[in-house]
Amino acid sequence: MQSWHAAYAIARDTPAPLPAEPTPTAGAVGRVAAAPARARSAVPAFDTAAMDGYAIAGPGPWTLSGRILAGPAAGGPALAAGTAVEIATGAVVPAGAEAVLPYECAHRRGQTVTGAVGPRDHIRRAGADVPAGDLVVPAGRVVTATGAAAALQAGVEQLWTVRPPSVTLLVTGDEVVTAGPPGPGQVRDVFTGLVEAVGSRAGGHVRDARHVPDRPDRLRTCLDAATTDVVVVTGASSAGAADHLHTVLGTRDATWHVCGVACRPGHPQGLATLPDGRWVVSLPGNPYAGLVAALTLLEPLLRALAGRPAELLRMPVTGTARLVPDGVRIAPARHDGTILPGTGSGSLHVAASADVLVVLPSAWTSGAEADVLVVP
Ligand SMILES: Nc1nc2c(c(=O)[nH]1)N[C@H]1C(S)=C(S)[C@@H](COP(=O)(O)OP(=O)(O)OC[C@H]3O[C@@H](n4cnc5c(N)ncnc54)[C@H](O)[C@@H]3O)O[C@H]1N2
Ligand code: MOO
Repeated sequence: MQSWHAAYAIARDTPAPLPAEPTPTAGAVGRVAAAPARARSAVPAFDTAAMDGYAIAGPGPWTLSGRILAGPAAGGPALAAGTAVEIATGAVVPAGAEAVLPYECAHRRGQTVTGAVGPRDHIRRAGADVPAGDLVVPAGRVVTATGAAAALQAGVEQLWTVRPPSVTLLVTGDEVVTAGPPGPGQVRDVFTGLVEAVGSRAGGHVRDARHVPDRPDRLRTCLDAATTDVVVVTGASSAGAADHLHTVLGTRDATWHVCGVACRPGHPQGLATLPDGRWVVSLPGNPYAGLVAALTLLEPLLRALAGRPAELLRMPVTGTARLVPDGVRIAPARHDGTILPGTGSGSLHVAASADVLVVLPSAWTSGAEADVLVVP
């Protein structure tokens, strides 16, 4: 039996990030960059007009000599002093142009343009925003949609990213139904959606989810067949006649890193590895206990495999809770740290109105700080 903080730290610190792989930049959103990426082209890549108007050279008035729209590779022949060319925002500015005179600041009569050039030349010079070779994606950061777009703008079409961990979810229990309302003696599965939500926010993805009857041979077959980085087993964690996970893992020479956690609820949770390196996370079947375990072991494990840092938040917590003498109480609370009363481990009802779960040590008193887990 580990302390809660030790269990969390083991799940966060034991796994190494999965190997890096080349990833099309647009598909890298949500992954962690495994290597820095530098601008392959400058931004802007060429001197470009920042306004619709006239590119001018030398002092006015200017004689108009044509029109340049965005798209063509070159801005036409070099502008001689005293000439102008009509130009669109985003078009390549011709050599010799000193400024773009916006339509609003220009007057045109026939082929003659007059007007006053202001303090700004309205030309975006090549490399003014990002010179070629500048760092555009630092290593170790989650690639955001904006970050990917900025990298594409700088000509970076491929990033090296940490491969996201894949998960197989095995929902055990003869009494559990995974679709539709339960019949007499049955319960509706709560874990599939929860594990998917925790998995995706940690940077992983559930590749396969299946229901497994309470038979050790079926659990062993499903465990052996799982080819994902992580296998999550719900239920079957405890001591009952239908709880086979520990026996099955014993037959597969699993190594337990966490086997029981000193917390209420959720004490039967565990984390093991199989000899081939796959991780197994055991979530207790009671729904609130299983949620606690998903945030204690599964989320930090997946974050570590995905290369994402996992930092526990802390905040002052107020209210009352039934503290645990030799462990922590994990209680639902609002975002301001107010504990919500009345949680049993069999229901998610109170957790559903909570924003966070607070981790209360045995010596906690109202107003003291506690670690915080975010409810998915
Ligand atoms: N003799 C002991 N009995 C129990 C202990 C113990 O230490 N000694 N621990 C209790 C605690 S605490 C928990 S938590 C549970 C853990 O049980 P299991 O992980 O073995 O899960 P089950 O027995 O299969 O189910 C428990 C409970 O949860 C319901 N359940 C299961 N799966 C789901 C699901 N996918 N969706 C919704 N509900 C589910 C199941 O119907 C049971 O009501 O063991 C205690 N017993
Ligand atoms: O994990 Mo059990 O409460 O602690 O239901």
